[in-house]
Amino acid sequence: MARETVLTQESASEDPKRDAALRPKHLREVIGQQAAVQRLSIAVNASKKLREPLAHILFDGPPGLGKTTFATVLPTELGVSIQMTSGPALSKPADLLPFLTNLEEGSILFIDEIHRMPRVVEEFIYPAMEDFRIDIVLGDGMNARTISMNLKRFTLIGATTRSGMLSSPMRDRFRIHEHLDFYTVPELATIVRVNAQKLGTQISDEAALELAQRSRGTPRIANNRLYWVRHFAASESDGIITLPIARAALEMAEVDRDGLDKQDRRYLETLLGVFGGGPAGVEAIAATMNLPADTLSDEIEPYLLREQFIVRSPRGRIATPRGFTAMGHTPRDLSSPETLPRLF
Ligand SMILES: Nc1ncnc2c1ncn2[C@@H]1O[C@H](COP(=O)(O)OP(=O)(O)OP(=O)(O)O)[C@@H](O)[C@H]1O
Repeated sequence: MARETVLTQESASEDPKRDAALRPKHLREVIGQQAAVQRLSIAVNASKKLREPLAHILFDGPPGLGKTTFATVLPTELGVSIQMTSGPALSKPADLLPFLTNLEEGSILFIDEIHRMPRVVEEFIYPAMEDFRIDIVLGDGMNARTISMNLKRFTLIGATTRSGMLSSPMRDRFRIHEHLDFYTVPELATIVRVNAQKLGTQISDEAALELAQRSRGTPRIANNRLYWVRHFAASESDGIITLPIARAALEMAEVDRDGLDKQDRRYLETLLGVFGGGPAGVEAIAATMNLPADTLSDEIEPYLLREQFIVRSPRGRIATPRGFTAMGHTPRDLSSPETLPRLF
């Protein structure tokens, strides 16, 4: 994943090859996200029966929830090839040309972080998405002329952590939008068990559940925790992941009972310790933590918001009573007439 922002340790893929090894290969192997799986199965069947390319698809959601997984499963289902690139790698229209000219009939072009593609590239891709055609300008000034080139019919799959940053003409050109949300604990426990089996490691059901509870609702984090606990079990015991082994390994990795990791706790400590629990703007929190604001809003905050450790207000982020107690602080008295006007 070519990101320029600093990724939090656990949401970043530590090893892309490792991610690929654990990735489901078929839609039926995808765990959770069942509504999306059903809709995509219908789109795949229709595409096969009608002999039409799959409609362009946009996946959005926080990192590590399976956007790349879905993008790589679909070509397998359709029996077509896939080319992969990312928004930051496409700085000018010419960067897209090799991908567009290599397309095969019905094949897939996957653009990760599509919101980071410059507007000029976006505009270049519109006719490709609509009419399978691109307009290339040759020469400049008085001598400039445009030639049109037909392309093979293809499917564009875009992935973004920030669908709000896509221009609406771009968003509207995707006929299927799938928003991926955090996974439930039982879904993550199944992912942990399936992946432990793929790695040839024995894990008890209770240990799989413990890992799931401490994985911030995110399969990629569950995988990272599984790798760590597996190494811990091999080094400190007989290689079998039992509940005590899982707990000891997670304690050592400083992952707490709520699944919060070092970076989450640093965020909450900053909000509580420096800003008195808020409200504080994301830019101010980011500057204090010495991290890009994008990292906070894309990777740290979605889980803290969903689990109600923090809330967003028009004046900035505010720690909830749960956020205060998770960090060992006494919650503020929200009914106090002095606190309320300060908060909202
Ligand atoms: N629905 C799922 N079922 C089973 N495993 C999954 C699922 N979603 C993700 N995973 C596991 O999590 C790993 C990370 O997922 P993936 O790389 O697809 O996330 P992503 O949303 O594309 O992240 P990013 O946006 O950071 O690239 C995969 O290698 C796979 O092992």
